[in-house]
Amino acid sequence: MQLIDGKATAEAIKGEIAIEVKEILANGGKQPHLAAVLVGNDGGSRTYVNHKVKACEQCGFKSTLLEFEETITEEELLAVVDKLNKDEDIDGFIVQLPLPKHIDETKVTLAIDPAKDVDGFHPENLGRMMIGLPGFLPATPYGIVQLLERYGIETSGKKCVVVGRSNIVGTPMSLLMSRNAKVGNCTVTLTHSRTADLAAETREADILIAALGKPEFVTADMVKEGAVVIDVGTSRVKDDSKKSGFSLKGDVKFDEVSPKCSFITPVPGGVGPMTVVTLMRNTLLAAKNR
Ligand SMILES: Nc1nc(=O)c2c([nH]1)NC[C@@H]1CN(c3ccc(C(=O)N[C@@H](CCC(=O)O)C(=O)O)cc3)C=[N+]21
Repeated sequence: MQLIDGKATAEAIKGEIAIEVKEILANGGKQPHLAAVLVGNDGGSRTYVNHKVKACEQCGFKSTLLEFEETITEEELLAVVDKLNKDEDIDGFIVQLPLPKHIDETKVTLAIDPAKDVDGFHPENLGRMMIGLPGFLPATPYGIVQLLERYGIETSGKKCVVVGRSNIVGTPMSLLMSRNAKVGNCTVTLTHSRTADLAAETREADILIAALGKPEFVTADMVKEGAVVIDVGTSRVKDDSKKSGFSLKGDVKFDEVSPKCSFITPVPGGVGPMTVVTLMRNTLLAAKNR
């Protein structure tokens, strides 16, 4: 069993991005600028946004964090998005999800200028991905692709099973794995809560990608011997033995699954840091495009 070290890979990529940024600045170019919008006080969201701000520093980007009370109206938030769309200095921005229930997430996502949509959530970018046009790839799926690539994991002709069909992970992930690309060419099965016999499907997987958001859902009996297992989950589970009062749990029961795997990503230190670094890569691309 080999551990896929997302944290180390992300550090390496940030180093590469920082070198590129230095070159841009040395040639009189503009410093890439990422903005993040955070609404409310969700602990998880705050942690991720802080990771993003820190990653900007490491890459040599400018970053702006815009924070709003949970009581912000949809209209006010849409006005913030409009302002960011028009701001000449900002190359890309994200609106951290989830948003409070009184705000329509789809409406907000649609309002973001696709050229600044470094999360890759806008239908224009998702559509471009589908037909192989250049655009912003969604951060988590693209982060996983980069991990598979950097670890030299063969995907062509393999069976890939994705668990979970979210707009931001499961669905785009299944598309990327089936594309004709260096990492791709898999036969993909996209499974979800209505799949008739989930364990029978996951046991067929050469590459299993768990993205359903249920802590420790995938158990050893669901995994084929020698499989590559990618764990996208980051659930905060109450844990009184921790100073913070919680521990971070993946969608995979790591201790019992890992001995069966050829490769596996841990939580933390697997997919999460790659999501953040992919956002940095997309921001650099956005800056270059402008
Ligand atoms: N507009 C938007 N874009 C997102 O990309 C987005 C979002 N909303 N909402 C929430 C999810 C979740 N997400 C994570 C990012 C980093 C880690 C990460 O770095 N995790 C660390 C540990 C983090 C910790 O210390 O708690 C790790 O797994 O090692 C995890 C999860 C991005 N998301």
